[in-house]
Amino acid sequence: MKVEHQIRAFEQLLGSYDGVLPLHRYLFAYFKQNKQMGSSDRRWATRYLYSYFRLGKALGKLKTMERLAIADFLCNETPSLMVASQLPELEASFALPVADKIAIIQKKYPAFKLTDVFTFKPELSAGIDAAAFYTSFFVQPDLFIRVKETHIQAIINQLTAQGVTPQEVGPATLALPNGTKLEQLISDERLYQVQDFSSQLTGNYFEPQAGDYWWDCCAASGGKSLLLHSLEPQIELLVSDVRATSLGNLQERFQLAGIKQYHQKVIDLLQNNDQVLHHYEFDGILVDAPCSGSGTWGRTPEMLCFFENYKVENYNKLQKAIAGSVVKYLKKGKPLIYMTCSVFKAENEDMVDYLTKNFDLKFEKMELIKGYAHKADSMFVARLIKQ
Ligand SMILES: C[S@@+](CC[C@H](N)C(=O)[O-])C[C@H]1O[C@@H](n2cnc3c(N)ncnc32)[C@H](O)[C@@H]1O
Repeated sequence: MKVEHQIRAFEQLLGSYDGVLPLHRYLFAYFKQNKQMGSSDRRWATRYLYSYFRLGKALGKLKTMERLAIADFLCNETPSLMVASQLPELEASFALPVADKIAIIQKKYPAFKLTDVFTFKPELSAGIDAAAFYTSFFVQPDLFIRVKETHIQAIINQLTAQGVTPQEVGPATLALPNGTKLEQLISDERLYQVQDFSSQLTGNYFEPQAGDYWWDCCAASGGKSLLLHSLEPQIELLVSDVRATSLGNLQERFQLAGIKQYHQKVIDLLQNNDQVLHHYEFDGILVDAPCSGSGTWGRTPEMLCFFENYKVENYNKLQKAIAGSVVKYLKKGKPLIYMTCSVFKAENEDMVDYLTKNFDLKFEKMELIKGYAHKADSMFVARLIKQ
């Protein structure tokens, strides 16, 4: 395939994409409409576009194709026509570690700054190694699954027998290359859940007890509820979300996991829900709040180019209203688990500060789970106790 052909496809896509839909959904629809694009065309267009967005705003003054070649060099280990045609002197260095490749680019382009990859104004949460975090954008995160500890060896054997070697990163967690077609490799889909590594680690803060009644009030398709249930199956559970469609997905996942004992409601936490909830008292509440998602942008790097600072403030208002509205349904001495997949202090530590200052909640512990060190998302989790 000629490089001109690849350039045309890339330019058309870049020109038509406006950041409204997540890139993977946009590409899915685009390829469906443009059937003349063969699988190789699609693969290259996808690689180029994702790599391009991973550069964020770095070297913004260069021409698009030169930036694309730099991005493709930084983000991939195998050669491309783009680098061969634009920056042939870099071709021999494709297999080097990312840090070395960055050093090569910095030498060739003194204007290259890591801080231009992630240019957002809100301060990062404490403890984040900014350089390591920015560098992580050049590496595609892994795909993680959570399995029953009793089944982990059987699943490893099944995957290995088919030529895929998973990495065992926890007693119940396997890491696989992104894009692994799990449904074709693991015969029984009841044996695993796709869930990011950091998301799985939030479970260390839940500490449910047998017989407890918990509420997952931003449940979406139930990732945290399934995790909670795997930690303590003897619990009663209320799952709710403002979006009925997500709860539909939750139902399917719960059915697969064999969970039957739960209650489900569509609840908008921005409304007064006393009529529906007045008699409820929970032993634990999970607030996996809507947020910027900045800890997951390694998977959606288009956000480096399309996210706008003001949105953090909007999410913050939502987080305050949502978390604040559920405290009254928590029993004294019991935990509210506040979580985000954000790396911004305003959505994390500042929210803990807000909740402990404005409600009968006492700080117990919190953590920014640094997924960037493990090819995973970054997540924030805090455990606050009702007084
Ligand atoms: C980060 S997601 C939850 C992810 C989920 N807990 C999981 O583990 O996959 C945040 C959820 O909050 C929900 N949400 C947003 N605004 C809400 C509101 N006003 N009331 C209730 N839920 C809301 C969204 O629909 C979204 O599903």
